[in-house]
Amino acid sequence: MSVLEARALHVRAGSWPAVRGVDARFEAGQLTAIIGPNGAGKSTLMRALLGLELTERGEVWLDGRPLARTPRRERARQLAYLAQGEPLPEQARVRDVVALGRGAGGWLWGLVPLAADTPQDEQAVLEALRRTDTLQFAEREVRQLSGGERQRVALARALCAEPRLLLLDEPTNHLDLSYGLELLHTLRQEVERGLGVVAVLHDLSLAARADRLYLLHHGEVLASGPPEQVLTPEHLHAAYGVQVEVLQHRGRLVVLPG
Ligand SMILES: Nc1ncnc2c1ncn2[C@@H]1O[C@H](COP(=O)(O)OP(=O)(O)OP(=O)(O)O)[C@@H](O)[C@H]1O
Repeated sequence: MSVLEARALHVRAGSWPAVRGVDARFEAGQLTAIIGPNGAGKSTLMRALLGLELTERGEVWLDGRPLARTPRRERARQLAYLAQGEPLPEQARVRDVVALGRGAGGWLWGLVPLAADTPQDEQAVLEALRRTDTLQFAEREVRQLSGGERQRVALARALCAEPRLLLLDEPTNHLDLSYGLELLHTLRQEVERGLGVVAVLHDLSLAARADRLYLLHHGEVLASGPPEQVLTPEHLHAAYGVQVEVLQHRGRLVVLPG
């Protein structure tokens, strides 16, 4: 059974039909990328999957029941979300920011815990810092970090909640090539530990590293499946309106504008 599922989902953004009849399934232990041109409906779909958009028709299902009938606490236990360009508190210590991932609702002014951390909380924070390679600056303030380091801290905060599925909207935006690859590498490691990851990605060569792709165009799924079935010159021309070449290089797909 899929962790999260969209069934014939229609969502309006204002009066615009941004998502039109999308069927999609997201599994634990898989890295799924949502791709498509600007305005294709990727972010709207992602927010709808999290229950943050009103659906016009169709439904989102979480762990075998409609999301609309799933208590918020249960949604928060299963799903974590890293929005596009989400700011972190500048003057807070990295360790405290990551710990926020554990304490939804249990923090005074968002920074001072109302209840003492349990040993499991401490352990989860430490693990998240380790796995995102942020332990080295745990005691620093966020304002002292680079963009790529901040992104890793934001990821640590999300992992700290120990979700089953992590949804990320353009996590590699503003990251240079090496940070982008590094982030994908960290996400892949989490997937190998059983986490489900769903990421909106613009970089098609990074998306080619996912297990499964959904290519959106005008709010509809134009193609879905493993990268080699989705990243074809025909699909990419239909979605982006440009001619591309798709090559295999050392076992990886590379997309080249023609
Ligand atoms: N509040 C709104 N009112 C009207 N139209 C909207 C609103 N929000 C989004 N849209 C439109 O809905 C469509 C889908 O937007 P969405 O942000 O989901 O696309 P996207 O694929 O994530 O785009 P991008 O890659 O540029 O971030 C776009 O055409 C956008 O202009």
